Amino acid sequence: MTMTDTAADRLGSASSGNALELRGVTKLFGALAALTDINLTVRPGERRAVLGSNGAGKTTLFNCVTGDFLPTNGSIRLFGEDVTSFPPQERIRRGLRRTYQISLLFGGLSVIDNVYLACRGVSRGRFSMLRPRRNDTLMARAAELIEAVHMTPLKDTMVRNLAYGQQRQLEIALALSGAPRLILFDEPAAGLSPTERSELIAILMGLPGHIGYIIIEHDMDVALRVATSVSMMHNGRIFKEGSPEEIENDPEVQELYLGGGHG
Ligand SMILES: Nc1ncnc2c1ncn2[C@@H]1O[C@H](COP(=O)(O)OP(=O)(O)OP(=O)(O)O)[C@@H](O)[C@H]1O
Repeated sequence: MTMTDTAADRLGSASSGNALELRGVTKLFGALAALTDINLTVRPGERRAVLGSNGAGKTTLFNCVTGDFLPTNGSIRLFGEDVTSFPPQERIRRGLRRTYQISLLFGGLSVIDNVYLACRGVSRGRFSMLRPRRNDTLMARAAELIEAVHMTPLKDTMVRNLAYGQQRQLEIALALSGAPRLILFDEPAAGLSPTERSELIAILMGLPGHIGYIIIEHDMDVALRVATSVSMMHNGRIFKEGSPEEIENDPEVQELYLGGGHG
């Protein structure tokens, strides 16, 4: 591809105004096709659930979007820019965030210190173990993010003393640090109690409208409440897209997923 082609390509995609565009994304692990010809478009501020049974390819899809995996084929555009070969850090700089199923929190630090460090790391693009002088703007931002995940009364609590569900809420605050425009949530409701799930739904629904997200979630009640659109995956392919209502009432989805004993 020539420089001119690339520039024209980027311009064309930018004018489409999408947060994320996957075109023909395939990911092979040896002979195994974890993803086959995935086409996915997410608009700015859109809230998309990606559902599917175990091994459907959901996590691999996230890993390709974040840059942890390079797709075998296909292209990925983030906010109009072709990021297919960009490393994860370059995608983070463009407003992409991700939460993991495993905790990345510092147990020996308070809630506010964890969020402060995340804000500081994103603002500098690197992380220093030296204790810097506190930056008041970043501290104020950290306090805002703690409020956004309903944890202000716990801001001085040591993370190791938080309940599991509270730690998951805090991970959302970390994902909100910097200026995210698209967040990938990896099973945020896993292991939560019914009360914690209700709290999670309220937090996700209360996020600022310009922040879009994609949520992988086995809990259909959570996924269909917090999403405005749904992609159904099976065997590495997206086989259906629709509104939460359309997906919930779709006979093929019910057969394959809802009634199939998966999840
Ligand atoms: N690093 C890897 N090396 C080899 N195979 C992999 C790798 N990662 C995933 N796979 C395979 O790719 C397929 C899709 O896996 P993936 O983890 O993306 O599914 P999933 O939908 O996220 O499943 P789950 O709901 O169980 O997390 C599976 O067959 C899995 O074994």
